[in-house]
Amino acid sequence: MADPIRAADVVVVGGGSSGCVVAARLSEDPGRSVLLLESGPGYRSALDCPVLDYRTLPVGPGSAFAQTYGVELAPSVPSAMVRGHVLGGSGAVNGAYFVRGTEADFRHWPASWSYGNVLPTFRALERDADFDDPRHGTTGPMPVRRQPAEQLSEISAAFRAAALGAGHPEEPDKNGAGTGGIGPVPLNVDGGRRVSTALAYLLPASERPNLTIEANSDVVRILFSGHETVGVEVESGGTRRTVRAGRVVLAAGPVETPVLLMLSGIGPAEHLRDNDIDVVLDVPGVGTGFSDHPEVALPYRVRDTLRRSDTSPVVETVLNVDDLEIRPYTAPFDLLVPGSGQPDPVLGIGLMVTESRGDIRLTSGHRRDRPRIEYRYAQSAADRRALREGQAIALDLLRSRELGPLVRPLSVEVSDRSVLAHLGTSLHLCGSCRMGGRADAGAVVDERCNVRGMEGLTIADTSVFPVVPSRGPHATAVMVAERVSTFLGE
Ligand SMILES: Cc1cc2nc3c(=O)[nH]c(=O)nc-3n(C[C@H](O)[C@H](O)[C@H](O)COP(=O)(O)OP(=O)(O)OC[C@H]3O[C@@H](n4cnc5c(N)ncnc54)[C@H](O)[C@@H]3O)c2cc1C
Repeated sequence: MADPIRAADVVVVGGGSSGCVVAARLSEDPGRSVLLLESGPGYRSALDCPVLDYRTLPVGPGSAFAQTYGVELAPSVPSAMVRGHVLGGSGAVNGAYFVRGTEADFRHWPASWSYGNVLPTFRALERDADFDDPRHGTTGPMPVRRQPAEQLSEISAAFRAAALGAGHPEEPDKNGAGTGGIGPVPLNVDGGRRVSTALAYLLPASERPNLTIEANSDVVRILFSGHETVGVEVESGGTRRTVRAGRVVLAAGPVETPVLLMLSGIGPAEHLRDNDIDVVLDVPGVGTGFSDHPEVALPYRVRDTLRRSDTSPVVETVLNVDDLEIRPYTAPFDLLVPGSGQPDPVLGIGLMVTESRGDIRLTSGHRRDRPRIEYRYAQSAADRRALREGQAIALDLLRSRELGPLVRPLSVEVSDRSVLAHLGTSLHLCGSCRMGGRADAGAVVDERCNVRGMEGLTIADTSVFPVVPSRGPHATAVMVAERVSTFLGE
């Protein structure tokens, strides 16, 4: 085996949804050497990829492709949260729901990220099989398709009929104007496989002589000389080595990116000192003020049996109403996430625009110790009201003329108590190192995603989102990675 590489022009930390895009795009220039370091397992081709089945989420107990974190969703509501830990990252183990952030979402981003400015990138990254119009692309790396109505699982078809019966509008294209309603989920599925950015971007580039991909390689520290980034320290196969780099692009995801920054001396100074870490740069925004989507489950029993289509993904049709997204999962979580211990099917009630903001903090200065993650869900009266409204809408749908004969709700309570009892998270954590202008004291990166106050350090993952979009973040993560790659190539 060749000696592991010890220097590269660019080191990309994390081969997840964003990192695979950045490594592939930056290595298009044959004069630039790129090293991608992924701490999870890898594979050399789609044939070897162990996570192709888009009908399940391979993140249950003992999964080799996920990392689990203990979290606090709300005071006295402990829970667990997972992240993908495999080439392709969370996008390799997710629900394959591939919906863009809406026009309204980008009003919360710096002006250079307005919807008008990001739309060309959304178009260029996709290969939409269903729509060919000025909003859509048909030649990009990421395949997008929707489940045809005749192939829907029985629960999805009945849910759709119930939503239409209740007067909700139809929304045939969730990547369109973002007006809301009931409609099919755009899916990054092709040929019966979940197509992560590892498959769509990275593997096709993997033969380039200037691109090196190392899996099972955990970056433990970023190295600096003063305020200049000079490389990383990486652990693989039980040994540590230093890799020198002109630029480091952090794409370790919204949990590990801020953790790695803090362990390397960039973060809230007092917190770093409390953990015996030498401060390189005091950046209060690192790990501070992240957002995600609280999700309340409404469990139900099926009166007889309901057919799940052979081609049904985890969720294939959703209802967006105001700030809520109601999801009829196509099977009980015990089937979707083997070993999850949740035998009853549920409607998921996601609050897609939320006032809750959480923090990620170290519990020690050691890489092996997991961080403390506090979400502070359902703390504002407005969020609690919205979640209760979601419960009421979902309950009405379960009791409707279309769904009522098929299912029986297991919880009929609409209350704050019931919200907390059934509280979960959509696993859409974003904004733990957010971008913003100079006037924003909580911003970590500038509009080009370079860490303020440091040379040669860029973040390209969902950490930099100013706030979680009102749709799942995966499509937006790919867009951000594409744009950051363009900035770095200029
Ligand atoms: C189970 C699950 C289901 C989801 N379903 C959906 C969905 O259907 N639709 C949707 O829009 N969103 C979904 N999401 C969210 C979405 O997948 C993520 O927001 C997105 O993939 C995040 O991309 P990222 O690049 O920020 O991070 P990730 O894709 O998580 O990538 C981070 C990568 O960095 C690696 N890494 C971490 N630390 C280090 C280190 N120190 N050294 C080297 N490598 C490191 C990790 O192993 C990982 O591969 C889901 C998430 C999960 C976990």
